[in-house]
Amino acid sequence: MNVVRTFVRNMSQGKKWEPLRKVGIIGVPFEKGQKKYGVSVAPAAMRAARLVDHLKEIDGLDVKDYGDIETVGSSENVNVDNMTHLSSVSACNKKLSECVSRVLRDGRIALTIGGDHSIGVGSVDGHYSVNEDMILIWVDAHADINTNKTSGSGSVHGMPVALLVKELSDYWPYLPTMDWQVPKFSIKNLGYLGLRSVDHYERLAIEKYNVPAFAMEDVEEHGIKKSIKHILQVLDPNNEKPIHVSFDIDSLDALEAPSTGTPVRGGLTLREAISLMEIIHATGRLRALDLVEINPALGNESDRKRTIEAGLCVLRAALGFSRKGTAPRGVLDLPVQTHSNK
Ligand SMILES: NC(=[NH2+])NCCC[C@H](N)C(=O)O
Ligand SMILES: [Mn+2]
Ligand SMILES: [Mn+2]
Repeated sequence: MNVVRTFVRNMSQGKKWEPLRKVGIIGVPFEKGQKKYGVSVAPAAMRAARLVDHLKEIDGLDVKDYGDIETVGSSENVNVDNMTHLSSVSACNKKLSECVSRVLRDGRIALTIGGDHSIGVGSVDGHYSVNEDMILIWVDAHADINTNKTSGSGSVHGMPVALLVKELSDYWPYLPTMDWQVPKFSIKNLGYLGLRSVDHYERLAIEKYNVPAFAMEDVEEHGIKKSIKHILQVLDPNNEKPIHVSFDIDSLDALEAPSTGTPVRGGLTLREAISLMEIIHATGRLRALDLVEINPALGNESDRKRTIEAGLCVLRAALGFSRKGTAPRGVLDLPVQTHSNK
């Protein structure tokens, strides 16, 4: 119903937004944006957990698997201060960007399964090439807006937002191999949700540019629904822009999603994340979704299972699965029992 209303409202404003019932899956088995082994196994682990079947069970959803991005390491040896594996990060993201654009041009929601969060660069870049008016919701315990000067780790998964936004381009040195990626996305179209581990300079950037950022204490105060609705209202008051959600599994509480490289306690419950995604789905404007930082090599079997299941729940909610259940389509009444054999 919401979706229909959104559609009608957009029509009345002359926009032609329709809820997309087609999705394209892209796996990105990449982990060089951080230092722990295992996050590159996530696309295979998600597929083994029947990702495609789970999505196909959603009423009316057309699912196509585009397979994995080739992530063989780049042979170029570039040295940028405090930025590990830049050339590999760059090569992988260039391919991902092209693939996300292709999926969107095929008329599908681009669902990118990472990999670590450095792949947000290619995913958002590819989306921006197709929809320049897109807005970006970064759901994460971390802000991932460090530059190589402000990062404490040197890991690029803490830097993708700073690489993407044009307002911060002057804070970077020249980055060899990254010429393909020109930061054009404006920080004015960015919102954060779930923050609880933000570095000093990251906070400074968020405040300087007035980025709508709902940290966990704000979610605590306003609730998840009002939090996401407020962000959407600030970024897109007329409900007319395509939405990109970059969902880091560590936005969830570490109890809900233990198998991740940089877990932080005190995060979103799975119910909050599902509720958030249901609201995003109901806008009818979700066009790209990343699920990153699931690391099946961390923790025990039960941790791994819980984390993957949480990821599947989040994806299903975003793509239209209803917790209330949906009626079979084209059927007008309940099946009748005739009791003829009594
Ligand atoms: N995508 C992530 N899990 N990022 C964690 C980043 C942690 C820290 N802020 C850093 O810059 O290294
Ligand atoms: Mn992240
Ligand atoms: Mn994170």
